Amino acid sequence: MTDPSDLARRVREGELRLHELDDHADPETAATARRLFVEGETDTDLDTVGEYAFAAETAEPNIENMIGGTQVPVGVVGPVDIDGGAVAGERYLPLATTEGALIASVNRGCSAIRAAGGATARVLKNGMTRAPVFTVEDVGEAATVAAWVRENTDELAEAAESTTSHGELTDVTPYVVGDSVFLRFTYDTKDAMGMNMATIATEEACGVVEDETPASLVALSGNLCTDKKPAAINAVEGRGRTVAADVFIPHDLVEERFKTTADAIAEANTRKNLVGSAKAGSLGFNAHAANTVAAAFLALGQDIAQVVEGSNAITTVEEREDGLYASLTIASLEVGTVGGGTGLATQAEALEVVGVTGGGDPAGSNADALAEVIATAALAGELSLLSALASRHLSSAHEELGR
Ligand SMILES: CC(C)(COP(=O)([O-])OP(=O)([O-])OC[C@H]1O[C@@H](n2cnc3c(N)ncnc32)[C@H](O)[C@@H]1OP(=O)([O-])[O-])[C@@H](O)C(=O)NCCC(=O)NCCSC(=O)C[C@@](C)(O)CC(=O)[O-]
Ligand SMILES: NC(=O)C1=CN([C@@H]2O[C@H](COP(=O)(O)OP(=O)(O)OC[C@H]3O[C@@H](n4cnc5c(N)ncnc54)[C@H](OP(=O)(O)O)[C@@H]3O)[C@@H](O)[C@H]2O)C=CC1
Repeated sequence: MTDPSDLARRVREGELRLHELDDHADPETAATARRLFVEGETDTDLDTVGEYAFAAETAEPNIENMIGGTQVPVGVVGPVDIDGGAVAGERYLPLATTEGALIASVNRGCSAIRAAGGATARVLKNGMTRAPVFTVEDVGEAATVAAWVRENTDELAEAAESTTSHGELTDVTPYVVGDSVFLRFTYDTKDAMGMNMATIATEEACGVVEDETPASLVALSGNLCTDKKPAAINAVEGRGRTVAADVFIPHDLVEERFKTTADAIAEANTRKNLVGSAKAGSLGFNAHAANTVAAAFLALGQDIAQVVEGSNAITTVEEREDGLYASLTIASLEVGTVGGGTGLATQAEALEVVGVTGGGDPAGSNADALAEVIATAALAGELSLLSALASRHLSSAHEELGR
């Protein structure tokens, strides 16, 4: 077996580069050698980073220059009853976080939803986007390209879909800014989050655009997609799954579980999530949807950077005659149950807990179900935090559980 200390020495002496170690050893040995090298260079001890439970070779599609694993504590919330389009019945949801009080809060919301008879959830729209930018001579030529694209979507779909057995091109919308033409391609990526799939498919379609029009590709992603940046287009048009969850909770249950009233929760929501967010120019009219989305993404092998889009959510709360109605609509929740980090051991186990392992039948139904479960848990978190604010329990909760 190759000696990791010897490999680390060869890197130190400039004979090998860190990323070349995979060509000289199996992935686990290469990771050990890198760790030894980094420990020597930075005078640190990486023993804990080296204690990871997944097989190093399974992480090969997910990481370069691997030195080990980071561990984040995982908790669980639920069960929560969901009457969904793709999910029916009780589900548990593993959440990974370092924020004390978060799991307790989401769990409290789940327990209230369960006691109230469950939540309703639906995926309302589904489409992963990639928007390349092309250069043209002037706005006249830009209009010609845009018109050609509108009339030849079928030809673009044929090219795009030649690269995937699952993805379907559902729309191409042109946007013109002077001599730049952006084409926002939208795909049904089924159970995959779909960013690799959409990117590869779009590159193929761009070849057709360049062959058939005067447009010249500048960048395969022109930021009108929009991936991993705050953007109104995602909040309005959606990206990934647009998913909503709602619940009705009778007054006695609101008071028992949340120690406040429907009226006080509704007022906190209006003044904080609606008026406060409007004044702040926020895209997210919610309290902390990103908390549940991030913790679920971490536990379930999703792309963490897409929490940016997952925070595009609006919470509504109203007092009705017999109780409280609340809803959460997330415009752009980008989730998958195949690909990305879903195959890593701990993430795959967590997906099993939710009951959404691998491809669904029909394809896409597992990712729909995952979106509905996350939206319901995020609604639970909204209700619990709004209640804590309304009952002035937020800082005491974090004193007790978060420090
Ligand atoms: C902490 C609670 C839940 C106590 O709330 P409580 O009502 O005193 O709790 P309880 O002991 O009566 O238990 C009620 C239920 O809560 C759950 N629960 C209770 N404790 C636990 C626990 N240890 N582990 C797991 N679950 C727990 C559990 O479901 C339990 O029901 P049961 O199962 O017993 O029938 C409440 O005060 C609370 O939710 N506070 C809000 C905390 C919160 O939401 N923090 C989120 C992060 S804030 C942030 O990051 C964003 C922010 C605030 O900056 C965004 C913004 O600007 O708004
Ligand atoms: N390339 C980029 O610009 C970006 C990439 N990423 C990364 O992309 C990765 C996610 O991309 P993604 O395309 O989801 O995943 P993968 O690249 O891992 O590809 C998933 C593949 O799984 C196959 N597949 C099998 N069963 C199914 C099913 N039921 N439904 C859908 N597909 C199925 C599909 O193959 P087939 O297509 O042959 O049918 C699909 O392309 C993440 O690691 C993320 O971090 C994130 C942002 C940007």
